[in-house]
Amino acid sequence: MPAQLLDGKQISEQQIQAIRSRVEQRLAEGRRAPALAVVLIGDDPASAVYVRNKKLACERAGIRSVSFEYPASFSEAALIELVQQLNQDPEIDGILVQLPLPDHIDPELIIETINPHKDVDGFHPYNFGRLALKMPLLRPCTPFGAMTLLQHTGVDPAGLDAVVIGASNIVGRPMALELLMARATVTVCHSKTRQLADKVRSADIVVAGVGRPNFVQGDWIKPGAIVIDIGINRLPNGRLCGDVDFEAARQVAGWITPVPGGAGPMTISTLMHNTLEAHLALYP
Ligand SMILES: Nc1nc2c(c(=O)[nH]1)N[C@@H](CN(C=O)c1ccc(C(=O)N[C@@H](CCC(=O)O)C(=O)O)cc1)CN2
Ligand SMILES: [Mg+2]
Repeated sequence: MPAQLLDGKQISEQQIQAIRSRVEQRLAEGRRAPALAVVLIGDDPASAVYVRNKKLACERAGIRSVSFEYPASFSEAALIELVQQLNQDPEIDGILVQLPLPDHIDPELIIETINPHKDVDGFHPYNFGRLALKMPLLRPCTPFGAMTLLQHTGVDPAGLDAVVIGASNIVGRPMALELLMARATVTVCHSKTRQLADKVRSADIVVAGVGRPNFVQGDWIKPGAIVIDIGINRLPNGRLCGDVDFEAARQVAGWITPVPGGAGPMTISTLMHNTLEAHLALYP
């Protein structure tokens, strides 16, 4: 029997509608809407799409978005000043600086400048450290969204073997911390990992985030496994595909996310969730 689909589009829409209800309830009590500052530097076309989708999600969630868009020539010093102003602004609850930044801007420096309580991406070392210590506050959106998908399977990760492919700061590392917090036994694989296929074959949960189209083969998947594909790769024909060979893997897996329509939309609805959380923490 082919795998059940983890429909990120539908689940993210449910999440956004739940946020909207909460926001409307607060508005009825005379409070202001949560507000997200959306910062985009440069003209990377994929970033422009993601930022547009984030602003549209804000509209659907009842969150006010405030846009700051500058050309690639915008200086690092000017960006630091902008972030510092947003940190001080009592009308702003969350600050999102879209990545990647142009080469002359140090992303770590910018992330560390964001007030951790407004760091709705969960990338600041303060938030990352809290996740590592099982005291999460604002959690990186893609892995947190993947955990929401996992929750929708009804399967408790405790004691299961999870393999995370990719060790990036945005996806693989925080994903491993999320799964560890859920008490899975976690193996993190990366470009130096040996016998990768064997490691994946032993996994009850596979999370792939390497950015290589159809990299994970169907015969690497353990029958019944939960497969969460975080890769978003654009093929020469313009179509999107994930890191997992979807058609082959879905014949074996128990649950699988599609690309598009899986982890991607969850990243955006989780950003809405984090923005509401940041707002509630600042204005209970
Ligand atoms: N500041 C951040 N920068 C980046 C993040 C992030 O979480 N914060 N993650 C990625 C990009 N990203 C969000 O910014 C993101 C990528 C993809 C999707 C998505 O919904 N993808 C769709 C397909 C969209 C398309 O047609 O291209 C899908 O998978 O269905 C959302 C968010 C790097 N930068
Ligand atoms: Mg750079």
